[in-house]
Amino acid sequence: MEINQEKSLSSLLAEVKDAQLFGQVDIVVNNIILDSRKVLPGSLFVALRGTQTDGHQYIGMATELGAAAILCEELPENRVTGTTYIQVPDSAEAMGHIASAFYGHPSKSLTLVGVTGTNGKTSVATFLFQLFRALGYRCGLLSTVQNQIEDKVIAATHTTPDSTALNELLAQMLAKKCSHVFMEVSSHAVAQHRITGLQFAGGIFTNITHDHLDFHKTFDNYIKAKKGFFDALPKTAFALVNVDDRRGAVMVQNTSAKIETYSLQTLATFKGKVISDTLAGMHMEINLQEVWFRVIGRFNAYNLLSVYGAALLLGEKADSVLTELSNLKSPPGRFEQFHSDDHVVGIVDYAHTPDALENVLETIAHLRSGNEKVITLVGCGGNRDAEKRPKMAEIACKYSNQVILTSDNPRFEDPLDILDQMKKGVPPLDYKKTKVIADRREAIFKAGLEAESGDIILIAGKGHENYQDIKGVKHHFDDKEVLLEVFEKRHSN
Ligand SMILES: CC(=O)N[C@H]1[C@@H](OP(=O)(O)OP(=O)(O)OC[C@H]2O[C@@H](n3ccc(=O)[nH]c3=O)[C@H](O)[C@@H]2O)O[C@H](CO)[C@@H](O)[C@@H]1O[C@H](C)C(=O)N[C@@H](C)C(=O)N[C@H](CCC(=O)O)C(=O)O
Ligand SMILES: Nc1ncnc2c1ncn2[C@@H]1O[C@H](COP(=O)(O)OP(=O)(O)OP(=O)(O)O)[C@@H](O)[C@H]1O
Ligand SMILES: N[C@H](CCC[C@H](N)C(=O)O)C(=O)O
Ligand SMILES: [Mg+2]
Repeated sequence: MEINQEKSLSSLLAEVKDAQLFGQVDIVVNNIILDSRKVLPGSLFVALRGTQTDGHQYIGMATELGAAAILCEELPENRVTGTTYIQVPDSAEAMGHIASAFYGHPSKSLTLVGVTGTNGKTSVATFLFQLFRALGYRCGLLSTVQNQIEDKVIAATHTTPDSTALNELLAQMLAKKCSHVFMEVSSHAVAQHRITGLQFAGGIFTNITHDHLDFHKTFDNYIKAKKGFFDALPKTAFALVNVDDRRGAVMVQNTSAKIETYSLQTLATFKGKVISDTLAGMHMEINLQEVWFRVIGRFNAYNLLSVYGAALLLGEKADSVLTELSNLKSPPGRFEQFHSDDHVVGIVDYAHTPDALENVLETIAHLRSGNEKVITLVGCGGNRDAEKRPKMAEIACKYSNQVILTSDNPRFEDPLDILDQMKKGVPPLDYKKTKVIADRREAIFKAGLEAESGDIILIAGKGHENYQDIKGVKHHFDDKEVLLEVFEKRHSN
């Protein structure tokens, strides 16, 4: 179905506040474009102030390429006759409303649930997607790993796409008769108004710890960004928060939504308890009902509990929800286990924050017998929050018998600089057990060949990613592939 169509400009501006128009309003636009280089005749070009450059600089290019209208915060000195200029206080915010109107407000016809928090968004959104499909609904998913409309997979470029791409995807989901959509809401998305104009049926808060300070600058700003999602929820929605996180209460301080809670530690609407957790599965009690899950790890107990809570808040029955939930598997690259023929365990996990790494290593510490070695391989991304680098190395050392610091998407930084910053977190007593091997393939080979039967190798940070981002080029690289290759080599040796 062709969703992209012409829309009258005036119909798109209905929900945009404080817009001043210069030029004809009685025109049509045929798409919404943020990048001047992609403008086509009839486009509405949105000038956004970015982190690298200012879209206002490219208004001239957009009009030359035939833009019918320009949405901007500041009018250009030379306006072109025949082009309509819409001046607004915040282009990104206005674009949210315009994109939603352009695609016919798809979120209003869907049950849309957003998940925010530092860790667990992909896991919770994916579990909800799988659960509701198993319960018989047609569903859509927007996640870091991939977007999905029922079985159809659409590659994801961001955790949360920009408002135009997002509304286009929602419109496609609606056209494919989806009733429920589960999506991740990143802090960047809230700060940049990627979700403005959407109507949510519910919001879930997982947790908040150190991340993305490169973008938000302070932890307070980071908290405010996440809170912004709950502040904007309507009173028809639910706001489901993890009250074991000390920022849980703050998140919903100013929301109009119906506040509901989940916890493993205190009284809450949805109360869980981990009875046992092994490599084979997790035994939990949820609101006094006992249940076995295939998914393991205490951090996943939180994820499953929030999914259970959201499903009940959406009107599902406890028994059928627990039955279907118990069958679910973790998304790719989330505590994904591999076993060599001689019983070395390899775990590929997307832990790329100090908190996630600590959770995963605590889970391993809890599951291990104590006689085997835990070998942790970890790196930190380039052009991202540098504060987490020494912290992640320190956590790796605290829980492991051997540590290999390696590269993870160096982007435009020198991998050796990143590794030097990580090394600062290694306590002197742990120097001996820590190696630095910048080449990630070599690092996985080293760990995989030196491990002995029973040992556990954690390969952290890249999870499902199938590339190594070096100077803007994504080279194919897949932790699982390399791990399986080395396991095969052990077998043939
Ligand atoms: C830091 C950040 O969020 N960046 C996003 C942002 O880019 P930017 O602010 O740097 O844009 P810019 O390069 O300064 O350009 C400003 C404007 O001028 C326009 N421009 C630029 C050049 C030109 O010739 N013509 C033109 O019109 C650009 O299209 C843009 O609209 O807006 C772009 C368009 O929407 C995004 O693609 C880009 O995501 C980049 C690729 C990115 O890496 N984002 C990451 C940090 C991100 O968003 N991550 C979150 C969270 C991840 C998680 O924790 O799960 C996510 O949701 O994915
Ligand atoms: N509820 C949780 N609490 C803490 N850590 C978690 C939780 N769930 C998952 N993790 C850890 O965090 C990693 C990332 O999980 P997931 O992909 O679900 O998070 P995310 O919030 O989507 O991350 P991103 O910000 O990259 O989108 C997992 O591989 C696991 O190590
Ligand atoms: N959504 C996160 C993912 C980080 C994954 C890690 N492999 C890295 O590249 O730092 C980000 O873009 O910051
Ligand atoms: Mg994610």
